[in-house]
Amino acid sequence: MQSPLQHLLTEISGRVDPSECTTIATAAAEAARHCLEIPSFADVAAVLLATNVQGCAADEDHVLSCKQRGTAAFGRAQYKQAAQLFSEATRYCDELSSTEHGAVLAARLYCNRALCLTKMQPPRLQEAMQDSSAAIACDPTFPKAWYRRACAARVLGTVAGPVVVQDARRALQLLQQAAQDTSAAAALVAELEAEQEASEGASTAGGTGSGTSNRHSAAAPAAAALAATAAGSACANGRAAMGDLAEGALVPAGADSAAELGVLLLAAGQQLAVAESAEAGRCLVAAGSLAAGQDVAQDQPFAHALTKEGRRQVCATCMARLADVAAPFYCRHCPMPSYCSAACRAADPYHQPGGAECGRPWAALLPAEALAALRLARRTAALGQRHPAARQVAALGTHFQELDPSDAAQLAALAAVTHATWRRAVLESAAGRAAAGQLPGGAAAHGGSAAREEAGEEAEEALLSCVTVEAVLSALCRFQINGLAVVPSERRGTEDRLALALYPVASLMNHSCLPNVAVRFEGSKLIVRTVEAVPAGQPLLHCYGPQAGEMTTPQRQRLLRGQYHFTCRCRACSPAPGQLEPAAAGLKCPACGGSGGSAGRCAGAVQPPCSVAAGVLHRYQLPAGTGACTACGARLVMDHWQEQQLPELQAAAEAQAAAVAALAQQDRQQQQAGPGAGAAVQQAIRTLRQCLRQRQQHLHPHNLLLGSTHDALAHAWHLAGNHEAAAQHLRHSLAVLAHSYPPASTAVAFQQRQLAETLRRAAAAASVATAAAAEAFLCEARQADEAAEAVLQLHFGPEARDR
Ligand SMILES: C[S@@+](CC[C@H](N)C(=O)[O-])C[C@H]1O[C@@H](n2cnc3c(N)ncnc32)[C@H](O)[C@@H]1O
Repeated sequence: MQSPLQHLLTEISGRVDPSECTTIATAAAEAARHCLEIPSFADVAAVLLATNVQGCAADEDHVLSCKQRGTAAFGRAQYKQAAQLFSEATRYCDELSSTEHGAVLAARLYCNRALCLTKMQPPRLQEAMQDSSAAIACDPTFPKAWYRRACAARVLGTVAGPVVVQDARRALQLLQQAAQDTSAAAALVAELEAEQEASEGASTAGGTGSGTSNRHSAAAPAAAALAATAAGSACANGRAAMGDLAEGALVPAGADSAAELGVLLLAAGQQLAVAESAEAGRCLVAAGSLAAGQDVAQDQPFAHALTKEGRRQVCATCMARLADVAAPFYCRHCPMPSYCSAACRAADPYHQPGGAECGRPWAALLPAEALAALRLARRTAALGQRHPAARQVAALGTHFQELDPSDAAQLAALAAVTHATWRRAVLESAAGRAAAGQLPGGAAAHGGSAAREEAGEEAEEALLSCVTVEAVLSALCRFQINGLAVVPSERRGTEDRLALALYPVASLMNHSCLPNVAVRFEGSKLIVRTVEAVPAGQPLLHCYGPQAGEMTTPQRQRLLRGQYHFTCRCRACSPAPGQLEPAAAGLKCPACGGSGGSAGRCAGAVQPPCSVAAGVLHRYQLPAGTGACTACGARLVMDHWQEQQLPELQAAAEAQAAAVAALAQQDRQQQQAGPGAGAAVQQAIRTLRQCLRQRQQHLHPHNLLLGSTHDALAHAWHLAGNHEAAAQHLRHSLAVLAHSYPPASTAVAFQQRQLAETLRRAAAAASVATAAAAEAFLCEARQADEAAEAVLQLHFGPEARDR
């Protein structure tokens, strides 16, 4: 059933006259008119902009309960749990009081969390320092915050002495003013002063042998970093805040576009240039010859939006994994974004306290591509034409005219609803602040820099006049063509997308189904790595969608034409005559009567002369084939196909899907209850064997679906504890993959790794027949591992081992 938002979008796009979809301007104007006329827009907007939805509204009981439980967990020495509870409690604490009281409470919570972090094993002192800095930013009169920062910095031993001593002195001074116990702070000041004196004495004497003197001299740059962190201006993970270029990167408007690109390229890598061709437009090329296995470019997003999955897993600003963060930071007004540090929270230009995205669900309820496009349009307008990255992303193609009119109408409807929602959110937030008698930018005690907030929000209201529906529609189209899905590098399914992002330099890379570079993400940073040598002047090509091997050539070409509007003529799309690519998605030759060539007749493959649903001959839906064998030309017998082969292959696909689902459930159960072959696993094995027989009877031996059935059987035997049988199926699956995928493909390498792991288990199993058999398994495992590592190192560099 359609949601009210989807229903509204369908209604608007249905009303848009297709003849008005010839330009972005006319389509946007048409959709905007219908959006505001349709009564259901008001209902949808009320839901998108509600301020009292669960999760958006402040919840005082929750805050207090978290604080209490955090204190109790600390008392039980459960420091990680306590830190997480204090994190949770920092949500909304400003919002609840909207006065100084909220900031004072937040300072206590951060300080408590800092203490938890110092108690963890191993202590997380860097994060404790950040928390102390966050506490100081909330309440500079809180002595414990200064004291904790001094203690953490001292133990860390990487911070310049004077900064630490100043923190300790400040703590002492505040305690004296409040007439509180000063003994610990006084002792710390005395110790630090003595250490500092000793260090100064040593350096005056020219000594370099003392540990103290070494420590302090190496620490000077770190002190500056600490000061920056305290001011909330640097990302805790060392990653630059989103795509910001240094002031020096600005070039005058109207400057030669090559010079602008030069500025961007230089920031991304030393060996990059841009070339242009009539057929494929601009393209990133190698400025000099590049060896295989080199990181050659890095880029930060110009605009991005997290997906639902991403909001759970990564920092909203730098996309660092929150699972690696001991103490995540939240907006203190609403739980929508999570951050890895106070600095990232302060640096999020979109979500500022009292701003349009804060405390309302619209930014999470609209599709991620709509929010990403709106942010792209806002940032392009805010930076204006003097910024090279803004000019570069504005110059990217939209291919709007090549869109099917109904697709164009749907995009226009999405742009209109997104724009109208954002506009209302900005106006309502401004009205709310005015009613509360606040300056633009909200209260000063929000943890980020008040000046920055003010600038950000003033800019947001000012942007209302220049970010039009047309600009949002244009940005949506540019995102579709040039945007990238940020994914964890170990997996690549659409369900794993953490964010959608537009990278100014990487968007200049053209496509190949057999790419010469691989792209990976470290947080929000995109890294381009050569996977083969690239001679000077040759393009750096990455793959926009499934690579050669994952889909047949006609499937890939159809996908690329539909989504990116070009006909791919890469080296994988023009294979030499005689290559048997259709085998990966084909039936056996009808002439060999099921012998698959073993009877010495024919090893060709055939694809039916009609479209075939996903799961029958391939994972994806297949376009019509020729109906003739690729080797001998024998034609498929259509009655046999329709009455016998098709129904049996459909049944096999359904049976395999059910067995795979049952195995996934067993897997979850075994993870909780330990190994053991339940009846469900035995049943799945019987089903999958039957499925394998049916597929083997009809499909070409290199058809990838046979590989998937072997994979499923390997999983089933693994759950049943029979690793020898699992390894045997993985060998078969690997053989199928090796026929379809190019050499040095990661798909084959990951499969080799899995085989190696299974062989090691088989060698260790009690059921292994002899020591010699175990050694043979181990030897095969070593070979598989070596082959896999060589490929994965090439693609991922030294981090290949973690994948
Ligand atoms: C991400 S952009 C790449 C940069 C683009 N060439 C430019 O000039 O801005 C994607 C677009 O580039 C073009 N393109 C990319 N790879 C291509 C290829 N292999 N052949 C033809 N056109 C290609 C298509 O127009 C595609 O929609």
